[in-house]
Amino acid sequence: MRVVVAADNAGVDLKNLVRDQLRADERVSEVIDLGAASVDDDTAYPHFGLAAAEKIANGEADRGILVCGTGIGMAISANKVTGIRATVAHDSYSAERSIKSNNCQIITFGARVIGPELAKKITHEWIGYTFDPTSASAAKVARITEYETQAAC
Ligand SMILES: O=C(CO)[C@H](O)COP(=O)(O)O
Repeated sequence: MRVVVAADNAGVDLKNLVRDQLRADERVSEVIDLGAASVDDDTAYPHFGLAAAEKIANGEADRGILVCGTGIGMAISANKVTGIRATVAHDSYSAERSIKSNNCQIITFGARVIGPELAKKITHEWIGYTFDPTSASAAKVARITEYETQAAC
């Protein structure tokens, strides 16, 4: 699995922790870090969120973890990219369902909301989940994709 990570300056320290954990995880073949590189980079969160989501939409990554102050701005930004499903996930159950129910490619964390150990635990668990395209959830997700496709015409 190829995972893209990104954060604004509010989330850079947590992003780096998660990135390093992912790099040590044998289930992850590649980790793409789009920045920010340091807290001194004041590039606003949509630039990172959109760029990361485009990596997935373009097929250059499979999943993403995005971090800002709350996780909300990153989720909103990523969801603007066609085909992307992103959500804040600050608990284990939501992270699990974001894959199994919603086939989300991206979860987001708020560095001002979640502690580093919980974020790392959720990340570890999240890597292990897969969406079942034969599940009852598949038709529900397909309806979202159908709407998105029609809206683009
Ligand atoms: O959390 C953020 C966006 O959701 C971001 O890190 C801070 O945004 P701001 O409150 O607009 O500065």
